[in-house]
Amino acid sequence: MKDRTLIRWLLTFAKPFKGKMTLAIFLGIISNLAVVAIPVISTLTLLRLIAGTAVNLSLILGLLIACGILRGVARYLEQYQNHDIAFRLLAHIREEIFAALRKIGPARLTGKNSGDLITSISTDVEALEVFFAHTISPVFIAIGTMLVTFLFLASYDLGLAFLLLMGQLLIGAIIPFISYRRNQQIGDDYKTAFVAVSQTIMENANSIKDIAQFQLEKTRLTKLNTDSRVLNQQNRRRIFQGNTLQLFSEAVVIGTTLIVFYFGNKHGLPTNTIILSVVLSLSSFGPVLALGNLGNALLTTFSSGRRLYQLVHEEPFVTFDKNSQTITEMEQLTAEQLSFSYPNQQKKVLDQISLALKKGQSIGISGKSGSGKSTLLKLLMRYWDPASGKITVNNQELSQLSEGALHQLEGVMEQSTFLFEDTIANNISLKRESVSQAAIEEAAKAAAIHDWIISLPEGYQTELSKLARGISDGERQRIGLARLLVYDAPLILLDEPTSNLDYVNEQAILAAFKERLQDKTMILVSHRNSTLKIAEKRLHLEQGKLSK
Ligand SMILES: Nc1ncnc2c1ncn2[C@@H]1O[C@H](COP(=O)(O)OP(=O)(O)OP(=O)(O)O)[C@@H](O)[C@H]1O
Repeated sequence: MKDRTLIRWLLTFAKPFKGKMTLAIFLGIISNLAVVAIPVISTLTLLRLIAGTAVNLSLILGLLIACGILRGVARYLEQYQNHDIAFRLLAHIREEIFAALRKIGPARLTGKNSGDLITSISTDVEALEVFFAHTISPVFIAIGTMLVTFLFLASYDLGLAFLLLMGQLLIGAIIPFISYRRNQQIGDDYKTAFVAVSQTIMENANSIKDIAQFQLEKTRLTKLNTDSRVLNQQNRRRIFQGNTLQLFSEAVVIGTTLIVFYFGNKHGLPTNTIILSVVLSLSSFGPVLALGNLGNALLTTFSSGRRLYQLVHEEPFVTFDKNSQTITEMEQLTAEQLSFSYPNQQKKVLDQISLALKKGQSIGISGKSGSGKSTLLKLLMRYWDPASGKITVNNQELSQLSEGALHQLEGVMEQSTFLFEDTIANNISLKRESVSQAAIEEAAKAAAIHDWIISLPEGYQTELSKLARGISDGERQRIGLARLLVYDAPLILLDEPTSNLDYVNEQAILAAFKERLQDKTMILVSHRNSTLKIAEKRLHLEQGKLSK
């Protein structure tokens, strides 16, 4: 991916802040000129004193103090503006990332590793701060400052002014550009190593029980050490590269000053002009040195930017119609001749499958592990679209429904239930205000979890994160079932809803389901015969085909 494309994309975020940025640039130029003005005014005064010209020292002192104050205030305001812009932009970009994650959908997200995603959402976004706070306006600030110092020195001698400008361009543009081009890989390698460490830490944290059970401490520690060592090496390369660049830039400052001095002498310019240009040369490189260091900082920033760009521009497997009507009543669900293979795979997971369900009917699907039961449900949820065939609801194709309409139509429970760091009540109601406490409790009773909830000191208001003894898989599953009952969608899709429950709880829940979900249309996938019994019709999935 071209850097130009990336920069253009990043700049689109900054567009609404044009006004604030212009102000920051103006303040930055003022602040830099104030810094340059102090030695220049002092030198001019000294030269006048040496020449025996009368000087109003109080005025000069006042001017110098004013420059100092101006520098401080302007610099503070410039930094404030730039960081204010940068952090607002980062917040906005985070929203964009979450919107993109929603858009690319669960099908693509399941193919990503969590370390990668966490890095994108956290450190990659933060790395863009360098671009927004330390790149855009500093470039213009440096140009503005260079222009004024050039014009000022040109009023004494054009040749010297050009020499100074050359040195500034070398440090501010040419060296960082070459360094960035030559070392672009360093940024990407560093990011890859960073993601690997994040991934290992996440895996270690998530598998802590397995690590203890299978005595994997040594292996996992070795992996973490190896990944960390690679990260350290990459970081060292990055820092070494940055230091080399800085050293080189500072050598150019001294070199430019010496050349200015030599050129002035060689051309027999007035001593005052030579002294002034040497002072100007030593004092005016601040803003370009800041740009010079960017060459290094941007290595990781652009690497992060590229990763975010790719994430945001990833094509979802399915796109939703934006303006469809919601379906509140499910009259009929049909699947006709559905065939499906996962992307880049030959194997047909589903091969010309058809089924039809009328309102209130239910189908239970059995089949060996890996036979494609969950895949069928995922097609009904539109994680993917079938390669051929179609799914219709009330004679309308599923692909014509908006995402919102689809989610309102379907109440889904997959094999594992995600619980939020919130109260049990909110985990059941998902904070929808229309759900009353009575409805929450009724659903919890039906899901055979009410008694457990009220046994807790704070009952339904118990924060899940505060449960010292954790929560069992069965309890988690029953909270998920209560959530599903409260959601009250017309079409229910259940993927192994009782897999973590003992026989007693399974039977209690199934009885409640039979009663509560009488008027619902339901597709249920399970290995358990006892669970499949609640469905009116049974089908078996094998080698991609559905049979009775
Ligand atoms: N995202 C994916 N990409 C590629 N292949 C996949 C993906 N998800 C599932 N598969 C494969 O598709 C096949 C069907 O998987 P599916 O999860 O639908 O089976 P299942 O019948 O629900 O299994 P189980 O009863 O174990 O949950 C399996 O061979 C599985 O490895």
